[in-house]
Amino acid sequence: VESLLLLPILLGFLACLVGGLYLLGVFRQRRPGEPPLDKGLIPWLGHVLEFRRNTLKFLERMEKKHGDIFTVQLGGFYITFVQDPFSFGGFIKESRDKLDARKVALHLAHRVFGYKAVEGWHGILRITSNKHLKGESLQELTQSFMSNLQNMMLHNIGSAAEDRTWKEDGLFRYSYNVVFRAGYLALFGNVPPKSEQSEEKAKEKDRAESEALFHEFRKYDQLFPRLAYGVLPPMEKLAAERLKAYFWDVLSILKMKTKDNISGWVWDIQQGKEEMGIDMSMINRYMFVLLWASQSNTGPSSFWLLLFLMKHPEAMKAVKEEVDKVLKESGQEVRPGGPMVNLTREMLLKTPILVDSAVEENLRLTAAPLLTRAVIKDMTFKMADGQEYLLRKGDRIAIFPFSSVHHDPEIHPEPHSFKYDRFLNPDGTRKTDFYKAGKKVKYYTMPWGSGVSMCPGRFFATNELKQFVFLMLVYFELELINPDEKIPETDLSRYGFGTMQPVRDVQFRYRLRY
Ligand code: HEM
Repeated sequence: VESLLLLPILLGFLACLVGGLYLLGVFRQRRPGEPPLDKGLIPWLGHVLEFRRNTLKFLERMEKKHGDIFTVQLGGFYITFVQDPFSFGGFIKESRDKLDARKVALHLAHRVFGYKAVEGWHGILRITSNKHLKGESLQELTQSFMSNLQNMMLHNIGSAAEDRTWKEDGLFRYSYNVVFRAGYLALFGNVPPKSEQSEEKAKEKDRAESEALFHEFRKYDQLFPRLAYGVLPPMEKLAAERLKAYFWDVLSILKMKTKDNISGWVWDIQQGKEEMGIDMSMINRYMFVLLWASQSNTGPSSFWLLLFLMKHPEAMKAVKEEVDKVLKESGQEVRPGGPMVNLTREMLLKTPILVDSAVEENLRLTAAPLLTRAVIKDMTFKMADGQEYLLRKGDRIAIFPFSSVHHDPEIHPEPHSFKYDRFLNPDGTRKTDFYKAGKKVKYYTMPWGSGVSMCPGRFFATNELKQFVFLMLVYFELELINPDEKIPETDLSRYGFGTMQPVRDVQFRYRLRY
């Protein structure tokens, strides 16, 4: 009788075990027509540890083993990677009912920012970004970034000719700090001068508030990769929760409505969401998503750009000449005690070496986003060579252009070197012809992603980088404390999240040029 009683328990246990193993992906097999499957040795986790340790190396290893397309198991997901840039079209252009970018973005936004979207939220982002982050209307934001940037850069410098003492700082800390604060103020608004206060007092408040915000932002920034992978230890998880609450409060609608000069972009998104009847606390959370999207890449990118220029004297010389020429042609000059430089959008359009080449080359070397789509229904994926592969509903598909394009020596010879004129034709126009195996490559650099989820801030971000470098070069003399210091390695745990960061800072000094 006893063994009869035990039987259902045993069967139940077995069913749970088999169900568990099924959920862990132990029984998944490659079906005919599917890409090569590599589950890795650890159930459910699969290759995630190696992937996190060094995404670039892992994908190179998989490509050698399996070829241009393969499916790997990563922390409960089966992700198919396409490594052949000629086949990216099928990924980028596929309709949303088959491959969906938003589902993946929302999963991350919820895990990392505690933000839950409602139907229609993305429409607001798209419309508002088209209206405020492009073309003519970018003028306003560019102007606002410019004045905030000068407030951050020049306030502690002095203006008399005799006050040309060197100031020393970490180049990463300095660039990220200055660009973050100016970008934040340009988008989220300034402290308004009170009637009895001078404008200088309001500027001082802007500096103090943005400094505090940057300090907290960097703490979150450092937790970010592990937060996104869901592997933060409890103490740090708690710290992340506290930081989130801090940002939701500082960026809350109530606080923001006391500001002057809020950008049209942030204002319209906020209004649009309020009109949709979205809960206030959720809008506050979304403001942190926007702060993150707009500020986490540009600061690190400006650091790399300035460092590459400082480490490559021929590039620095070419860029400096261009900057001085554009300034001269605008009828302006930098003088001790003179007016601040007014760098307009038109001036920024006249810098082919700076924009079309040095900036693009900088992003090729340091922007490493992982572009992922959810597979919404069973479908066929066609490679450029005509080969077709079956993809399963519920899986994901991804491309990592940093490995498959940015570092392909056939597309970009000597891919690890910074060549400021890589994206420049001999006649000074922008170079767009790049080849692999004798065929023209359409997607030859992809720092902004592509298709429906392509970065809507790319024009503004490019302007920010240009304005930062432009002002640094017209106002200051710059030197590395140790000119022989090597360019630092990048922190590999950030692969997949946008612009890479250095493992250590590089000391530099600067002083007024005139
Ligand atoms: C160097 C600076 C920047 C880099 C390298 C960068 C890169 C990217 C990348 C790779 C994506 C995801 C694309 C995808 O998944 O297909 C993205 C998304 C986004 N970026 Fe940027 N970005 C930068 C600056 C900015 C700035 C300045 C803003 C705002 C003013 C901004 C706003 C956004 C937003 C809102 C999204 C989400 C788009 C969506 O969900 O449709 N970014 N960015």
